[in-house]
Amino acid sequence: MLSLTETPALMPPGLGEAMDLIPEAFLIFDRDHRVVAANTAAAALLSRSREALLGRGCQEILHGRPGPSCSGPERCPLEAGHTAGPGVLVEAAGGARLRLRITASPAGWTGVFLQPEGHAREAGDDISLVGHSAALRGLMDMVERVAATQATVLLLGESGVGKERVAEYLHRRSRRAGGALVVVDCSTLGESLIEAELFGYEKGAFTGADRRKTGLFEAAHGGTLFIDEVGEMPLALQSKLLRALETSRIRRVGGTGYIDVDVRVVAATHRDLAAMVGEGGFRQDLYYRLSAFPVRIPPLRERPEDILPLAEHFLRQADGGARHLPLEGAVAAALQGHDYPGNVRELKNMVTRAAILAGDGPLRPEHFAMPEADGGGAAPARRGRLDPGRIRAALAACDGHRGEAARRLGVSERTLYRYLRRLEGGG
Ligand SMILES: Nc1ncnc2c1ncn2[C@@H]1O[C@H](COP(=O)(O)OP(=O)(O)OP(=O)(O)O)[C@@H](O)[C@H]1O
Repeated sequence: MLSLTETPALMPPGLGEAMDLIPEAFLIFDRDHRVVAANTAAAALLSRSREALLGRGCQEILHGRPGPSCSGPERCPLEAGHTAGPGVLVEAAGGARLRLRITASPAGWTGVFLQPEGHAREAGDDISLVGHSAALRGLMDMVERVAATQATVLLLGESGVGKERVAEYLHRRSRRAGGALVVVDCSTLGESLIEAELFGYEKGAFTGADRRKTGLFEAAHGGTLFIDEVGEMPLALQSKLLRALETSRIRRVGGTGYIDVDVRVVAATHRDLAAMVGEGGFRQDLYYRLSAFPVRIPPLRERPEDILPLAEHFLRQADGGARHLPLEGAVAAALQGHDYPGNVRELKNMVTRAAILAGDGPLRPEHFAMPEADGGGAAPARRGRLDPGRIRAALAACDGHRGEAARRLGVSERTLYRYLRRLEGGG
């Protein structure tokens, strides 16, 4: 045990707030492994107030056991001082799995970065942005910078370019990473449903509202709300969204009081919002508010250097696909010869399908040919953009089954649904 004289001096007041400059969850422990400072991200991650963390021992905070500091048989990771590489995995209070990166300082303080591990992510996927084109590197740099702020971000890009993926990347690199990432897609919900989903409702607000429902804004409290296809949001709701963004307060449908929400909004669209403003289809004030920080995600055809790294990444994800790596020769050429109207999603579908077709044999260029494009020919045909003719042909080829038609077209079912809505609306 250390004597009082060996305990480092008290941390200066306000240090916890200053630590908010660090976007990751960060704690400082003293020699007795008690918390002397915590930033807001750490408090959010550990679901306690900053004050409630101060003075608590590592035993309680990092190892999920009652008691002041480590006395058990295991060596405390804080003893080890510096960690290299991926850090140490611990099971903290409430069963949360946390990855710790530890930086010891000579004065006796130990700094610990905390990262949540293993929730709400795709299996085996680390939500990195795969690719090494200059365009993608520039994009990642921009996202890293904006992630550290609270700014509303607008992601612009064609269908399947990775808007949702970038939103998740941004969330995970923000100080909200410990909170939820809540996704809402305006293109698949009708007007009344979007409102009920986003803002929730009180019991009796409308016929069928037989109980109170919490909205997605509330569900994203302390985290990020990703509003996909914000251009499809009806005008009446746009003003409600603007109000929520400006006041950080929402009102449930049928409710009288306001509820404070601490939510960062990331919106996305494949539409030209400025043109929509000109045509009266999108509110100008909301457009300005959302486009405070626009980020364009270039289509895959503008960054062909990313095709092979992405294809290899998807092969690694595909069952047994990794044995086809590295991609070279005719297979690599076939992949690079496509124009990918469905962008990264199309590439992913194509590669996953090819790995299945190859079975136990080697991967060949013809495995990348989609059935409706070439009827089984030797090389993948270059395909055009999604147009009504191609969509109708694909739907006809699979008896109107939308999921199957979307797969054939190399787009998501959501995207196909959107195109159909536009076609039906004559737009
Ligand atoms: N850079 C990337 N690295 C790894 N995977 C990616 C990358 N970009 C996209 N993906 C993957 O490609 C698929 C399509 O991406 P995503 O759903 O994010 O696109 P989107 O632009 O949101 O599409 P939509 O407009 O249809 O909503 C997803 O499975 C996603 O994980």
